Amino acid sequence: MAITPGPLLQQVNTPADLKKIPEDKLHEFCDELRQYIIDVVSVHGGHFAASLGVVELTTALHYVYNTPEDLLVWDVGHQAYGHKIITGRRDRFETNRKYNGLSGFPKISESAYDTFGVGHSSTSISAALGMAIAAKYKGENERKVVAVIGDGSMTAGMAFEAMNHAGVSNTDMLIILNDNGIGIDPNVGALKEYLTDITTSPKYNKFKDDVWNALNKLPVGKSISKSIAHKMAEGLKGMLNSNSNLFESLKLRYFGPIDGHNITKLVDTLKDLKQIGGPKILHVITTKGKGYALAEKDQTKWHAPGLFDKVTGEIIKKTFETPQPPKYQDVFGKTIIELAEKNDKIFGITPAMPSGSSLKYMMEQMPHRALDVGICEQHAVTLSAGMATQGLRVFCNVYSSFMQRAYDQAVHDVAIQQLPVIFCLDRAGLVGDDGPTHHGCYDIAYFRCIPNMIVSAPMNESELRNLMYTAQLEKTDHPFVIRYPRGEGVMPEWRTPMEEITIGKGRRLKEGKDIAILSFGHPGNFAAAAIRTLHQDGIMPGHYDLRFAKPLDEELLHEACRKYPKLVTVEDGTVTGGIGSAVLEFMAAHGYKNEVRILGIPDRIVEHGTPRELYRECGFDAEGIAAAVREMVKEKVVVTTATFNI
Ligand SMILES: Cc1ncc(C[n+]2csc(CCOP(=O)(O)OP(=O)(O)O)c2C)c(N)n1
Ligand SMILES: CC(=O)[C@@H](O)[C@H](O)COP(=O)(O)O
Ligand SMILES: [Mg+2]
Repeated sequence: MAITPGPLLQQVNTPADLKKIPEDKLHEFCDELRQYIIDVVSVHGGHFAASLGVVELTTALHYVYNTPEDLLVWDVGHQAYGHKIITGRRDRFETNRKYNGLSGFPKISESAYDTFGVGHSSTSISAALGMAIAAKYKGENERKVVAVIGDGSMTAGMAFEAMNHAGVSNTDMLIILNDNGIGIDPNVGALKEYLTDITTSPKYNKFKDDVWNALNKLPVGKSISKSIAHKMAEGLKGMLNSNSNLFESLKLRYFGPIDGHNITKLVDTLKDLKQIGGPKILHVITTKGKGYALAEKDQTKWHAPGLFDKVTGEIIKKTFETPQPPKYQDVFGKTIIELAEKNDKIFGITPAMPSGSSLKYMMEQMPHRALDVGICEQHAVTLSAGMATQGLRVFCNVYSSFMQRAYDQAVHDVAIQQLPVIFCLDRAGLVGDDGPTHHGCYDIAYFRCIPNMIVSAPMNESELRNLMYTAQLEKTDHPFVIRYPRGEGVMPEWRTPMEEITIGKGRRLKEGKDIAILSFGHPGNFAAAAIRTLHQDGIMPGHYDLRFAKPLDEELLHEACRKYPKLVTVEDGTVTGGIGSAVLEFMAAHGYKNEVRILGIPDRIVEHGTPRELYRECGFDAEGIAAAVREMVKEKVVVTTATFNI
């Protein structure tokens, strides 16, 4: 049964409807919007606390600005649920992040109100500035452009590159800094401290109060005139010593900080700022999780809590009678500690994902040897490279899709100098409901082509541990990539003794006849499940776990090519440039003419859904692999009732 919104929200399908609500009723509207987000996310899942924190800001923006003619750009977009609900998507909001449903992030193809597709952080200022420059060029003088960026996302180099440009751009744009004092995990770094300082400093607060007192002296109900606004802006500038304010130093007019949950103040402020030209920044203070007490208290847990009972706050977890396999990231998080206890050169680095990557365990236990450096993947990689020059063994753990940001650093700062940085690429493959911005599809292809790199993928927990063990050995003198997917592996008893793996050596898992499956990483388990079913139909594929995309196990490939006329490769990366391509390159180099089918992520954007739905769509789940094998051996398809147990 569809979730019923409150009476005011029921009347609002578009920002035009919102504008019909009297200003003194907006706080009621905000309460209803917040409640609706709680109601829907508790039963359908998704990002939670961030959207609750910007309910008032979202409402005020659509109330004051003329969207979609005025352009609103959200950073990351995990906080844009209120925006989606207000902009014509309430009736589909219960499909959020589901297969064929709404995207969990703003997406140009989904709505005219989504001016820019997001998911990765810190792009909003650049994109908004691009739009503002285009508007100016086209003479669209009435068009306003607003970027909304969080304090965590503001720490990335990209945001600073954009502000550096915006400050001298002479464009009319507003940056809203949504400062809730946290990212997914507690924010780190000097910017965080700076923002705390300017928020709590008596000097700033006096300044702020003076400004608002001045505003309040204006005749009630009248918006300020351009000349007053201009004077005020000049006044504000004068009151601030520009050198003492980071943003003013970058030539952005700085306003705030203001209370981001006071809808009246937000509306008034935005109305005023609309009249002030030039590049400017409004510092808004909000509480992540606002309005849901548990989320306010434990903001990391409630960033994206999964399904929960909205009354008790109990997070709903599946229960099992038998021990379940751990998540790969937990195996990483616990294994790095085990290794670091024996090797004092080991360090762990994460760019802003200590909980997601499970490096948090090491950060708690060995705080001087495990660092969160904030949202700055490029810095994380070059920092690791610098540490490696001094003999440290750094496990730089970056989600596969976020590593795309640091490609040049991986090439220029690590590979060319042959520094033995260990890249643990978490969330490799299809991540599921975060969708295309977060799928880790490309890393096999983009790392495989770099000289000096070792590129590996474990098929299970024990393999992950062995690869981590091998990577940190003194004699391993190359950059070493270990990629593994989001979620559980396959081994409930995962704490196996660690042993060295010979670099570039795969494994023969099963002898067969006529056809062999060559898998890379976790999808090897799908292949194993397919083989179990195929056996019931009398088809006996061989199975190799390649383990390394670089260097390839040529001995093993010679064996497979000689023994099996037909080969199927399986990977959870792009078929273009991935391990299947590597096998074809090997075959071409050695004159093999085997029939080959490459299964993996096709050469198109794969949307969101559960991993299982997406594996199926891409044709490399167990059924897909079995079907491909059957087709290749030209057996009549025998439909079995076997279930695939992976
Ligand atoms: C390039 C990149 N790195 C990491 C992430 C993961 N991530 C998503 S939201 C987030 C925290 C963002 O903090 P902030 O901008 O303050 O937003 P808040 O959640 O507090 O609203 C992080 C680290 C990402 N989306 N993109
Ligand atoms: C918005 C964002 O980038 C993160 O919140 C991301 O969704 C986290 O993904 P995991 O749940 O896989 O850690
Ligand atoms: Mg934040």
